[in-house]
Amino acid sequence: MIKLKNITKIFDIAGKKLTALDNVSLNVPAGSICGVIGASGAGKSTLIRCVNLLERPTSGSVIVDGKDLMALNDHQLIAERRNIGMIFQHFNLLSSRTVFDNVALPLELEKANKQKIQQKVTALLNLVGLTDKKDVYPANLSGGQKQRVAIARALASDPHVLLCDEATSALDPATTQSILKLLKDINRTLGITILLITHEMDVVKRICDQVAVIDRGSLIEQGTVSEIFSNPKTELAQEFIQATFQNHLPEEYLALLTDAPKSPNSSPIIRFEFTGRSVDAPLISQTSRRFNVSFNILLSQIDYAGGTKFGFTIAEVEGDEDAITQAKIYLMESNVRVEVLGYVG
Ligand SMILES: Nc1ncnc2c1ncn2[C@@H]1O[C@H](COP(=O)(O)OP(=O)(O)OP(=O)(O)O)[C@@H](O)[C@H]1O
Repeated sequence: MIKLKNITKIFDIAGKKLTALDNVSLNVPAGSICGVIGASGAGKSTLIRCVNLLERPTSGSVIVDGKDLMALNDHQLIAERRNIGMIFQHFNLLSSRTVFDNVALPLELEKANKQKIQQKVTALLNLVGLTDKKDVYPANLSGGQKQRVAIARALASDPHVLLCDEATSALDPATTQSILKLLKDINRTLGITILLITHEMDVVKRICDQVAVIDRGSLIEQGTVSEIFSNPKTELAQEFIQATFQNHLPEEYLALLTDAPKSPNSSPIIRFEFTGRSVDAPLISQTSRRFNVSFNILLSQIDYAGGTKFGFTIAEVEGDEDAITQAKIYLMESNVRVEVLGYVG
């Protein structure tokens, strides 16, 4: 549905060249949700703006719905852009228009008749849950409601593709979840292909099928959410995944840890990381029984993304030194990442 082939974008700032995108290729299949994740300045906005040619790539090709957008004249491009809806971090609503009139705008621009506008806007406001706000002005809406209006407006021209430029970055966590749920529902019920950019892996985890990681203008890793979460190859992808967890012990506790055992009674504090490749079995209790070691769990989080279970457990492991070593080897052989954080006691 969306095919970016070898996209390079070079900005010329007062004679100085800046390569914002470097030979980026991305394929987003019809009906899927693809997330591009990267740090600030990595090139995310430039990338998503290249898809509807708000930013024209310096080289490469942009194919949407089988059409090569770079080959279209201005008139054809305007027509083709109706097929590509877009929503933004700061909503971009017209403050002088009511909710109804904001959503009606694309229909007015394509000269739809009043009856069609009435029907379509009413259905869209119903879809995004804002029927009761139709006569309200944007200034009197919450951030989540504003984004719902923006989504309804983006859907007014029946696009096949929806581009989301950090669409939840200005929203609180609960509102973020409700907007992500709405986007997923739209994707499922209307079959719209969604490309979103974000700096939060949590967004990717919640709704995406595919993910691509962008770093300094290059896509350094891409695959299904399940592939990337179960086996991240780059350090950056690993960092983004780890950031979805509150994976730190309290500072007071960490301050008590020593680098080496202080006495024969010392126990290691171990972080066990489970990925999609870890054996899907009750590994901690199996290990405990098999090697006669006990796990005093201090912190644990397990989550799901793309059908893959992943997460971590931090535990104080008590038992005979050899038994603990064997337990660690057993877990590593089961594809659990094992890291000794320090010792207590
Ligand atoms: N119109 C422009 N003119 C010149 N340079 C630009 C322009 N737009 C972006 N850049 C530069 O291109 C690089 C990538 O910017 P971009 O906005 O795409 O990154 P981003 O990943 O979206 O960052 P953020 O998350 O902070 O918005 C940056 O170095 C930025 O300064």
